[in-house]
Amino acid sequence: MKYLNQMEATNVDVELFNVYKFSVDQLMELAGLSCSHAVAKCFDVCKHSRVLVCCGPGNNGGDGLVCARHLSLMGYKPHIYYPKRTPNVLYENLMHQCKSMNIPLIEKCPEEKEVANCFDLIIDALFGFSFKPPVRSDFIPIIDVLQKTKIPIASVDIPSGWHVENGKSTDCDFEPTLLISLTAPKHCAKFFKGTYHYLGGRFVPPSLKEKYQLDLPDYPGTETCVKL
Ligand SMILES: NC(=O)C1=CN([C@@H]2O[C@H](COP(=O)(O)OP(=O)(O)OC[C@H]3O[C@@H](n4cnc5c(N)ncnc54)[C@H](O)[C@@H]3O)[C@@H](O)[C@H]2O)[C@H](O)CC1
Ligand SMILES: [K+]
Repeated sequence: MKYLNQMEATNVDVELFNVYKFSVDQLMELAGLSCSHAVAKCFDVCKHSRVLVCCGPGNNGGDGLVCARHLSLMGYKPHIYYPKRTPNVLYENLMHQCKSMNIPLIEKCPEEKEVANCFDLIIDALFGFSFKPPVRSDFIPIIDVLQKTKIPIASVDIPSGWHVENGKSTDCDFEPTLLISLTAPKHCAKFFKGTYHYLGGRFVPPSLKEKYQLDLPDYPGTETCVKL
């Protein structure tokens, strides 16, 4: 299977926007929807209804907001932790939609104990393929929770804090139970040892797939994600 490095992931992204004329909203909706579907396949709503969705300042965080909304529509009870909000109409609208659906927002970084008592699953949408280590101070408390928690984690695109190409580091070596690679897996996914690896983001035009030789499995039928 083809794995992308950070530069290739960025180039594919830029090409989707500039050459194929997709808007961020379009791709983010499909990316976040596919994440919610992969989560629902791996974590039964009856056993994992209480979900903490951790969102970062970039598009990975946006995928998390979309995922939270779809999880709510599917009967899960998401809460959002979104410590650093980028002032941008796209994210403001996504937050407005979540608020309108009565999805609670957690203002303070929850303690690991509180997470264990109040949640059954964490969605990690803090950083994606643009992450540059080391984790900056604002995000250390939540990364610490991911490092210590015993409840399952579902990571969107990249396990946050992992190097996009080299994977785990001494600062950040948590293992998500589910990894949803978007568009194509990045190099760090080779080091993933969790239970479920899915591919999502079913929006890649065949000509782009060919250009980057994205040798990826076909999505079955109408599915938005596929197990790798
Ligand atoms: N083509 C696709 O597959 C699509 C993927 N999507 C998602 O978008 C992310 C990539 O989004 P991007 O906005 O480029 O960046 P990130 O979300 O990864 O993060 C940037 C954000 O994080 C800050 N940051 C970077 N390094 C650090 C650090 N060490 N400490 C703290 N903060 C850091 C940076 O300043 C930015 O604010 C991709 O992974 C997918 O999830 C799209 O949704 C659809 C198209
Ligand atoms: K992530």
